[in-house]
Formats: sequence, C-alpha cells, structure tokens
Amino acid sequence: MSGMTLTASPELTTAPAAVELDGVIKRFGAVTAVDGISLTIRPGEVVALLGPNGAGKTTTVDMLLGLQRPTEGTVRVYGRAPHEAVELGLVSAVMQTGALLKDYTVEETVRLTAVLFGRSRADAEAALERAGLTEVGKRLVGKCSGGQQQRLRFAMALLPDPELLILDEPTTGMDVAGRHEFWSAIREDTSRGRTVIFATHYLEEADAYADRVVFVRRGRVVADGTASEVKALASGRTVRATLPGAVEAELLAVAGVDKAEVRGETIFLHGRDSDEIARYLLTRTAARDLEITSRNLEDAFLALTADEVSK
Ligand SMILES: Nc1ncnc2c1ncn2[C@@H]1O[C@H](COP(=O)(O)OP(=O)(O)OP(=O)(O)O)[C@@H](O)[C@H]1O
Repeated sequence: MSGMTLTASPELTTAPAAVELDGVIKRFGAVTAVDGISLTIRPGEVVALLGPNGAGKTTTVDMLLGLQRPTEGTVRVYGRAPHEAVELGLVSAVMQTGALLKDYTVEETVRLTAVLFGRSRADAEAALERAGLTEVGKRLVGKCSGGQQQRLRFAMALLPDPELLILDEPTTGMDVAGRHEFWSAIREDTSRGRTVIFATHYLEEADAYADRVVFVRRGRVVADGTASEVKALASGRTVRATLPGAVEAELLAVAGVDKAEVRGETIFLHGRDSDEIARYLLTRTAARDLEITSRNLEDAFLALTADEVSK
C-alpha cells in the first residue's frame, strides 16, 4: 500500500466523467437507433451532438436521462445510473417539446417548478433572470413566442442547479432572433462551468456554441473534435485527378499537400493552395482530368453524415 497520497486538482484525477457511454447500442425491434457509441464527456465541456434526422441523437439523449435503457453497453452520468443522476438533480433537460401550462404566467410557472424542486422564491427569480425572462414574467405562457417558451423550459431546467444540462434540438422552429436570444442565455450560463450537451441539426449552432462537436450518423460517431478541428476539416481544397500507379506516401510529400488518398487510379490531394498542387501535378506527373473542389462547413457536414450512395 502506498504511504503517500498525492493531491491534485479533482478534474485531473478521480472526478467521474460527466458522461460515459461505453459500447452503447439501442435497438427498437429491427431498427438500430444507436449502433455502438463510446464517448466520455468531462465536467465543464460544452458538447454538440450533430447529425441528420434519425441519426440517433434523441435516443442517445433519452438514454442519458434514463428515459430509455440501452440494449447493450453502459451509460453512466457522474458515475451513476442516469435515472439516479436525474433524481439527484445532477442532470436536467430542455427537450424539443415539453408540456407547459398555457394559462399560467411565466413567473408563476417558474415559481411552481421551484416549489416542486424544493427551491426558494429567490432561486426562481434567479432562474428567470438567467433565462432572460424577467421582463416577460407577467406574460401568459400561451402568449409567449416559441423562443420565450424555450427559455422558460431552460429556466425550469436550471432550478435543480444541475451539473449537466441537456438540450435536445432546443431551437427547432424558432426564428433567427429567437435562436440568438436563446443561445445568449445558454452561453452566459455555460460560462459558469456547467456541462452542456446539446443535440442539433444546425451546424452553425454547433460551431458557435460547442467546445466539442460529435458528429453522429446512423447511430455511430463519425467525427469527434473541437469546433476548430471541425473547421480545419472543412477548410482548404481538394484536387482530384486521374493518376495511375500513384503512391500515397509520395503524394503526401508534395509541397502544400496535407492529406492524400489514392482510390484505384484516382487521387485526392487536400491542401490550402490548390493552384500549387495542380501546377505540380500537371508539370511533374502524368496526372489528367483535374478537378478542384472546396468544402465549406455544410459540405463537410454532408460528407460526414450523408448516407452512402446506394448501388
Ligand atoms: N421508440 C422508437 N421506436 C422505434 N423506432 C425508434 C424509436 N425511437 C427512435 N426510433 C428510430 O431510431 C432512429 C434514431 O432516431 P432518433 O430520434 O434518435 O434520431 P435523431 O438523430 O434524434 O433524429 P431527429 O434529428 O429527427 O430528432 C430513427 O430511425 C427512429 O425512427
């Protein structure tokens, strides 16, 4: 037995991950909604789950909230079973829809929720303020815009003061101004160190608000990185050409090439200066049929998430 205990900051040592998915599979009859996801999310991370319709985002979120159980694999939230974490108030969520009582005012709704969570009136006021709702406190919920209703759900989700906040496509159906206001409230909150996981279709949202972007497609993680890594993935241009007998390692050594791929007689060279790459190919090799394409974020997203072309 070691006679000495080292002290180090808790984040670096034994603090449990905020979320730990290990080999998670979820099937609904013949449909495999989640097909083997393993993921660790550290406390304080703001993570976007990005993917097209049917990718498995909501199913993953439901498992994090204990609303669904995995068919295989394990889900832990702060080292606990998800339903326990929810019961302890460690996790709360803003879902796409969630019943609100339309005949109550915004203020009454938040105060009532505070009572349910055993929180004080001051906590209710603080949640209203943090969700940017103080000014519309007296408004009937039924008269609120979609964006205000979502911020109301956000205020309610803040009441247990959760360590982890989960947002499932929180801005679906909102106009640009509503989305902007919603995200300003969230951003202000995340600056206090709360862990946030949000599912979205909107690439711009993932890019603007997440430290980490996890691309999901057909129930699998197809890319996982910081927003800037995702941008890097999408920047630059690809030169495609026909060059029989090309060797990947040799192409990678060409000035300006940061990625090279050989598929049969076709080569794909990626780099910042496509002119230089094209010049090299045309003057120093037998390459022909050159084609230069640039990728914006939207293309990168589509490339990462698109279904394979069916035969
Ligand atoms: N309860 C269920 N019963 C049967 N199939 C389901 C069920 N829930 C989800 N699925 C299927 O699992 C797959 C993943 O769905 P999920 O809702 O998790 O995707 P998503 O990424 O959240 O999509 P969206 O962006 O449209 O909300 C889909 O094919 C969906 O039809």
